[in-house]
Amino acid sequence: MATSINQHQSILESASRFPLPQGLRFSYGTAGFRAEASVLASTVFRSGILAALRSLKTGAVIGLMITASHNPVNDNGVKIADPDGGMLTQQWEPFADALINFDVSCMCISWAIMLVVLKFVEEENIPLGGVNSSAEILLGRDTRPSGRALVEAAKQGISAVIGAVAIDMGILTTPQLHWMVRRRNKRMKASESDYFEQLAKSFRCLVDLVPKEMAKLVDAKFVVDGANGVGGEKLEQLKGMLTGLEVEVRNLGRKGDGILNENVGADYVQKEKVIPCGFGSDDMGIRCASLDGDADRLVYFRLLSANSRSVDLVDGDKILSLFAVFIKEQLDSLSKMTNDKLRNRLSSRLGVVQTAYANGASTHYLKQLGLEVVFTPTGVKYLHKKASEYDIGIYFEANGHGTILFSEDFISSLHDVEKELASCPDCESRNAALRLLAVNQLINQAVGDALSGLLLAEAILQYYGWSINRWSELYHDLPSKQLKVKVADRSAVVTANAETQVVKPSGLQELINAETDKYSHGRCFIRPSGTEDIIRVYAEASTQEAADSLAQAVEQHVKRLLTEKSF
Ligand SMILES: CC(=O)N[C@H]1[C@@H](OP(=O)(O)O)O[C@H](CO)[C@@H](O)[C@@H]1O
Ligand SMILES: [Mg+2]
Repeated sequence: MATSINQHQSILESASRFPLPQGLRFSYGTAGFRAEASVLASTVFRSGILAALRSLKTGAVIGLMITASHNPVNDNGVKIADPDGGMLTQQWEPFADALINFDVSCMCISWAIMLVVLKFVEEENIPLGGVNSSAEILLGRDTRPSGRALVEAAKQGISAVIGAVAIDMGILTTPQLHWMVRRRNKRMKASESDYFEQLAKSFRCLVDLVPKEMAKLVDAKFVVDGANGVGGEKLEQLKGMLTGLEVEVRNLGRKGDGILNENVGADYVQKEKVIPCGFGSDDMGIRCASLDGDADRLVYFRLLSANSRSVDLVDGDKILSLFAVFIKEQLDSLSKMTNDKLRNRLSSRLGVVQTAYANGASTHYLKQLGLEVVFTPTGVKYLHKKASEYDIGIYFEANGHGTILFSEDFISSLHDVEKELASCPDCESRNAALRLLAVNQLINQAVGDALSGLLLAEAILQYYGWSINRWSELYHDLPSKQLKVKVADRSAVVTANAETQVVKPSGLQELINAETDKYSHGRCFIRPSGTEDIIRVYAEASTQEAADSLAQAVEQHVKRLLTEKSF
């Protein structure tokens, strides 16, 4: 083993400064470690070590983001971005859990953490302590007040690994950090202004390809709820660079505004189906959107009536449907090219990825369009991986997290085709190629990104000349209900088949089936949350009353079985 005595001492000394809070266990979960911020210093410190090891192992830049997304402001969290800008490889999650949970409350146990690290370093053949080993980690944080101290803890974890360097990028949206990591590893310009420029330029390109008579049909006024978080401020910066879009941003999180995620933001609007704070009857008829606390989720909405807070929600499923319709139309234009050689070069597989939370009506709609729809468990890490198996993979969670992935082969063929068609400036196939190339530039290839998603949705609405009402009419959601059940141990529930079937506790799935069979168009599943200490219940049926009552009936079974401890 190449690790030096200095390296041992460095980790030992700093590890002892970050004792693990007694009696707590952390799990990498759906999207990294999350908890009440005051108990996270040790977790973030050790995540710094983890990120440095990952950078040593891959020889590439790694990202470390301090955020708890849509969770309350007092929570925080940490997640790691891999060299391609995606989530940390799932193969490293067991090591992450082992490292973060190892108790080092006294110095002799500090040695134990060294052993965890050293064993893993040996298994993974990581050049720790090597003469030429160097590691680079980009750090970002959202606007949570606890973020500043946690970034310091991460820096100490990183610098405990000899040769590792932390670069603090300050306050960023989560997708900005993922984008920067990806670009750095491709040796491309990766600053925040590069990010804004790329978004503004590709948006401009899409808008320039919109027939003018269509763009005129779309109401210019558009209001965005920034969740009192980082996304609103970043959109304020970006909007000055945009042409062809008039956007007003509310809930920026400035002094006098409300609290991060409190009755605002994409998660609130999607789950409660009501307008966020800062919106009211004056917004009747206006196209509105909501970002979540770290701006990796986006939902649209419109007020249903001037005297109620209820909204017509345009969720991730409908954003996905808008993107899918548009992409399919561009591919159809390209498939009409008369040149066989060019057409064959572009043969492409388009896939759509959803989770069990996707509204059944959206899946039905997408399948009717002739699209291939597949399902994965909840969590972007699963959806992203699946989508990357296609030439064009579109994925979205119902909550508004999603993006479009293009394979490098497809993009390179598209460039060739576009060049060949250059002599035909007005032909529809060339415009389709240009549009797809612009979408590839605009939409974040690393992770779902509310800002780039919002610009793409706006460009497509202009292209079709659609109002939000017209968009919402693509299909009608089946009524649904989501409930959270507090339980002592969420790990008591184990699921299979993309989380649609309960395996443990035994007998629970049969009870869910029996309840579901009572309702027309009934569908119901439960799963343990990966971000909160709860079991989630999802139910769908042909009326809202039926969906509510199915969810409540299943909630009762979950409560009874999980408190009986009979499994
Ligand atoms: C029903 C729901 O919205 N679940 C969310 C939520 O995960 P849970 O594991 O359900 O807590 O947070 C994840 C991270 O943001 C997101 O990927 C996921 O879709
Ligand atoms: Mg988020």
